[in-house]
Amino acid sequence: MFVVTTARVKKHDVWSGRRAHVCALGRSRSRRGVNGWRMVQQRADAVLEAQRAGGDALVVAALESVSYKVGSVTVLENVDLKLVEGEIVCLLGPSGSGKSTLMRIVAGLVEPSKGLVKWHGKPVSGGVNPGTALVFQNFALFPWLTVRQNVELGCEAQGIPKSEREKRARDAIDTIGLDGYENAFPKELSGGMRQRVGFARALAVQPELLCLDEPFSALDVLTAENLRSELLRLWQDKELPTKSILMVTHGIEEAVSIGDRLILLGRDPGRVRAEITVDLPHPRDRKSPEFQGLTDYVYTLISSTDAELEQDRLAVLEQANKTKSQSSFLPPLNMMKKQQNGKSDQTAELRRPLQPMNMSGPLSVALGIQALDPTIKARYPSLPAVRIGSVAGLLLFLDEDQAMDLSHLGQNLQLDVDDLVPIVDAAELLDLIHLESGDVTINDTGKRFLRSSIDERKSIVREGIQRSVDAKLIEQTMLLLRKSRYGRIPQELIFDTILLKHFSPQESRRQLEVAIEWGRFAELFGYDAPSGELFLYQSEEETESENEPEVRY
Ligand SMILES: Nc1ncnc2c1ncn2[C@@H]1O[C@H](COP(=O)(O)OP(=O)(O)OP(=O)(O)O)[C@@H](O)[C@H]1O
Repeated sequence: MFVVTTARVKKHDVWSGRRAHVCALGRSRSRRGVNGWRMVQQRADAVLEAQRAGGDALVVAALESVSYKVGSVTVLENVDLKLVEGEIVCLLGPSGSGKSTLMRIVAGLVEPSKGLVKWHGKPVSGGVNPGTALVFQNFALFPWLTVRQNVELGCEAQGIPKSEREKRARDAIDTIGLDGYENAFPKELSGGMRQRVGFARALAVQPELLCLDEPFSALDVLTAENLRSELLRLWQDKELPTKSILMVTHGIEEAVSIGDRLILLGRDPGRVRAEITVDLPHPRDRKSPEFQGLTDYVYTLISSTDAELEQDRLAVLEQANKTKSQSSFLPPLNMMKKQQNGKSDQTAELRRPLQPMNMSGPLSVALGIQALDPTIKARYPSLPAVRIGSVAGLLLFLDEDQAMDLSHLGQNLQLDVDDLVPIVDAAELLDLIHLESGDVTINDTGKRFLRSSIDERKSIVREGIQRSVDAKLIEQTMLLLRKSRYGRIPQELIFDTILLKHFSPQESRRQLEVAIEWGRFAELFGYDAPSGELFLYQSEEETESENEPEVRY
């Protein structure tokens, strides 16, 4: 895995001071000047060196592909991950990018279809990794067991003797501040207290690696903040019986406030797009320019296209080739793979032919690297899963005269990136905004949309859909409807003949819902809920042409 990022940091220069370690190239190189760039590169070198040399590797995963069933959609592809002692690593990325799957693989709950996971240098296989413990978003407590019994469960599963597990449960309950609640049942507890039980149960196992799957997202903001800061304090004071933490999160701010390393995944298929090392001192001040600069930076990264990331990666390689430090850019996990293959040429990776990347595409698609290798089937464009009303809402928050960056837009709308990105995607797909380098500008059509009546808005959306190549699903639905004898088709036809060929069942359902919502709004077709059928509006039926093109999936 390369440490690759683009460097289009705005407002605050996160490169100055001890803030972020990343390889930064591209446009910002000229802004910082060659010396500035060298400094950043040297720091990035140092970090990569430290990661490789320092700390005992707890986990090393080199995953070629992961899917849940043979022949089903690939969830993760070519993902490398290394976790060392003493670090908190956050996995960030859109829904479906495989964050939880990657965590489950590390925990031994899912086996990669092709690839290898090593725990302290030994291959993990055959079930749960006993060195890990998981904390789930939904607490996953047994309602008929008391707090103490729930906390003891993990130890029981590991066959730890009764007296020892009672002691561990007592210690964990004490550490996590649950004393006095040992005999309470989950239903007597608030959400925050229930999640404390989740934490205590994981800690009682004394895991070397604590795996947290969105542990704060089901809690209200204040409870989440409280528990988050307590966890961090325990970690810093070395009161947790754990050597490293891996956390899945949707919140950029949460990741920047906790993580030592942030790994950004893209989707379709899930893969690593970028990695950022954060060394802001704890406790991190969310209002500080450094913190906000870094948060901004991650937003910018997320809004970068694959082409931009790839360009940076190429530039990093080129620069590394010119300097003596080239070996420090070799990703340790790729080295591991090479050694396993019996190849010891450590510079081979640098000379590896690079895959051409998708040059364009909406923002969320940009989160998944898409190769244009002709042997790989082109991916079917997915519709951003948002309602048109949200797009209209976004337009209201944009300044008519100047660009707004995604970070500030997210703050204004109080949205996490995972919720903001598809809305921006949808607005771009409908040609209502202009998006460049993480900056959003409302365009003339967007301004017209805001001033229009509902009927005019519908026609603007209709035109946007008809012009966009990314609205292929709606276009194909229209073709099927026009071809059908009565201008009606069951929704299952779209589901089975188009969607399931390109998406997982869950994503297929989501895509169908979005297509129906957009098609209805734009009055392209209607939906009859009782029969589950889609139908053409009268005017469409009347204009049906004999010369329609063939439907191709
Ligand atoms: N047990 C399973 N069986 C089949 N498919 C699964 C299973 N678990 C996850 N998937 C699929 O794998 C893909 C990745 O899911 P995963 O939960 O790992 O992603 P994620 O990035 O954690 O998503 P989210 O942020 O929404 O939790 C999704 O398409 C999901 O539908």
